[in-house]
Amino acid sequence: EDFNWAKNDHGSFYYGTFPAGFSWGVGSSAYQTEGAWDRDGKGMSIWDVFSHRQGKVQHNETGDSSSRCCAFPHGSSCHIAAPLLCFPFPANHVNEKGIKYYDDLINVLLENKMTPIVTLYHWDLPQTLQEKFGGWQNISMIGYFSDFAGLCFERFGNRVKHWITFSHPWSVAVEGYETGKHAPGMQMKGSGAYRAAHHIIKAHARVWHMYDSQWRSKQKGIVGISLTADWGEPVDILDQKDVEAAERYVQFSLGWFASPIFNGDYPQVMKDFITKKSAQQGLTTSRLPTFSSQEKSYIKGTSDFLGIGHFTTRYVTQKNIPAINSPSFYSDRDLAELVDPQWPDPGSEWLYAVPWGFRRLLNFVKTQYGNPMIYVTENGVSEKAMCTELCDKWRIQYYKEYINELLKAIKDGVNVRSYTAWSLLDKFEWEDGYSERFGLYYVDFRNKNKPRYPKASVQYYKKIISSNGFPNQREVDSWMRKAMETCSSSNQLLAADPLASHMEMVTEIVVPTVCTLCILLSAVFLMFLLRRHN
Ligand SMILES: CCCCCCCCCCCCC/C=C/[C@@H](O)[C@@H](N)CO[C@@H]1O[C@H](CO)[C@H](O)[C@H](O)[C@H]1O
Repeated sequence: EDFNWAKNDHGSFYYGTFPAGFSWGVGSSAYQTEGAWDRDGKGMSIWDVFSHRQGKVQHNETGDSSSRCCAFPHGSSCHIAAPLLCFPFPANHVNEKGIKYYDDLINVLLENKMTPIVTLYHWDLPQTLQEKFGGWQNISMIGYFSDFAGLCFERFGNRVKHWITFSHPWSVAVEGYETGKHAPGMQMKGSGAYRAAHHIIKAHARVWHMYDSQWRSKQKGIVGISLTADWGEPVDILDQKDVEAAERYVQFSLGWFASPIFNGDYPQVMKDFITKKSAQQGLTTSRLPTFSSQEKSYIKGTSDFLGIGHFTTRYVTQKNIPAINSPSFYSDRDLAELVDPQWPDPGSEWLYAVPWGFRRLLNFVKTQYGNPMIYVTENGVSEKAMCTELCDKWRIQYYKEYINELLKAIKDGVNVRSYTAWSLLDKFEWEDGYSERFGLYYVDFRNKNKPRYPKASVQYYKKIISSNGFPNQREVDSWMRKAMETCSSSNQLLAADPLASHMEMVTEIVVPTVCTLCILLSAVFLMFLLRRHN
């Protein structure tokens, strides 16, 4: 039975548990957490170069040191850094130190009874491929990406059975090649994003086919793609124009990638709108590239599961945006985004907590793409860096309500198999640097050892996992109380951290300096005594 939008009661909490065998995890990505940007033979990525340019990231922060110093910064869902593994250009050279790093990581996860879900591309393209070919603007990326994927399947595929080709390709395309807010910082408005996405979709399909024909029978794994999307809710549900605008909002993000992969072509509404807007500019062909019929059938059906990342929702209304002289991805959509001022917005300026949007998005996936197997790959909330509060009640609220909407979606019949909280640790947040914290663990970036402190939300999340959901109100209420009790002792540890850093300086710098001085003075004094004696 189809989800009834009109009957969706936003308010009520659903007590119940997830299906047996449902998987729970935590995630993080390579560039955001690993650091060590110039160690262990790692090559430069587009994010290394971009973040070192003045004015690209808040406070000119970089991912240089991040968290890789003391223990693996990854959870069960980890994202591999291509520039650490190989140098695709000019000759395919494999960096064995990089291979060992991920070998060890995968082994640690397995030893701790965690199933690694490995993403091949979370935005850190080798810089050489950007410089030489223009990165994802160039069709040659398909071959380079599939060589890289082949290397990963060959070296790690005996242990990794869940592969994600791309994480959030919308962001790669739009923020990398349209607005230029992300690496490589290109502003090719109205065409760059569409071209990048076209090559990414083809690269995904190529890798899926390679796995299917060369590795699947031996390794018995599965390959999917992870798409991050907001839900778009019509401002006026009774206004057909708003309803269509809201659907366009979702089609121009999720549908752009999901529709070719599950249905065999770009969403009709994207084709119609971009063709219309291109004609208004006087172009004879659409700025949206087209797939040939062979390509359509090659791409269709190339995801064994669909990864869904989701953080927030927008209200959407129809708005004509004439853009004859300045075409852009945004003006192609003819819509305006709004938010409800009542929605909580704890951290990132784009992230409002709207749990019911999650259930709607998941039901949209079910009806549009034939109810595919879904892995929720990213869901979480940030706080501003200045808050060093480990008793993060608002994050608990966010997780509790979003996971509850996920449970409701499963009751609606959506085929969701796993949930990954985003993210394990506080980390580098792209153009926002370290100013926003998404972690279940607080990281003290001031300290060179990057110590981690559990937030209350991690205690709460553990309870959800161990109960496989929300068994009953009395028990669930007790989790919040317990989480808030334990976080106050972690808060005290964190408060003592400046002292720890100070002590570290005393032991590492002051003590050796004083000792050296003492030895020197003793030597001088001894010489003086000897001379007097003679
Ligand atoms: C009327 C609207 C009012 C809002 C005004 C805010 C305007 C800000 C501009 C928004 C730009 C788009 C931002 C999009 C963000 C997300 O799609 C994206 N960050 C999700 O990607 C994942 O994010 C995680 C947390 O940031 C994580 O870092 C991960 O690596 C990303 O994959």
